[in-house]
Amino acid sequence: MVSTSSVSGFKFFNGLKEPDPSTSFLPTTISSLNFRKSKSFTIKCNYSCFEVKGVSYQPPGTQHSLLNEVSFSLPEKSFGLIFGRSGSGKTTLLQLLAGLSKPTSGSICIQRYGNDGHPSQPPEPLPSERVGIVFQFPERYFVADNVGLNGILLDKDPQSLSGGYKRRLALAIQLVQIPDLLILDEPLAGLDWKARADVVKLLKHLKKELTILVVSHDLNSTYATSTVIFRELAGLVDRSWVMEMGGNLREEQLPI
Ligand SMILES: Nc1ncnc2c1ncn2[C@@H]1O[C@H](COP(=O)(O)OP(=O)(O)OP(=O)(O)O)[C@@H](O)[C@H]1O
Repeated sequence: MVSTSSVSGFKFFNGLKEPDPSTSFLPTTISSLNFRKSKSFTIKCNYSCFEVKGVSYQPPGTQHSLLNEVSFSLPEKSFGLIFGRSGSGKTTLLQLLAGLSKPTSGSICIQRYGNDGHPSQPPEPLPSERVGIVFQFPERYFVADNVGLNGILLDKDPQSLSGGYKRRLALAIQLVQIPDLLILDEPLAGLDWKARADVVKLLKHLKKELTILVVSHDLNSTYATSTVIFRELAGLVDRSWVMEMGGNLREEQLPI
């Protein structure tokens, strides 16, 4: 998942422009990413939308679907949040979006629209290499033995970083490829209030350039914690959905 070359590629960004003072709360390397001037980033003149249509998933060798006709869409440079109880199918959906499994039926596409609001061309499948994903416990995917974050020694063991910095390192690794869709699984879970505030500010900054989908739990047993996290993210969220048990997704306001 996270390769040594990804981490080396990450060092490449250390030399980019000085961070904008308004984003100086960011780890220097992340705040240095200059998307507009990046050669590999093109600003699309027409509106495009990430669209999931009628996606169902039945794992090979099993008899029941974990996802049932899941459909939703997220316009570019907007922020979506999917919440739901444990076991409802959120991780299964993430894995499909990231290309780690294939839907049994349905499609995951990018649809471009013209100025008249109509599709300007047929939908294009979303290539898995255009999706960045930061898992809830990113350190499980660190395979290199050094970091490369500005402000942190190059030879620092990534496993020795704080939870907040592990999250930021995982995010930075995904940002190297400038994904069309950035997926974050529980980006605030397990962080203290300061680290959560930093991550929220970072997401606000990234939303200007990327389409972001966050997956978050909504457990009755930790309802208070979920509410705090939802409130912290609420200012960023453009669209939200609840994943109901049995893998049924429907649009729903955040429960705050
Ligand atoms: N390969 C599989 N084969 C059979 N069942 C599976 C498989 N993977 C997941 N499941 C089941 O599918 C359901 C949804 O799991 P999933 O991990 O997607 O839920 P989740 O909403 O992400 O839960 P959590 O919030 O606890 O991470 C669960 O009942 C799980 O046991």
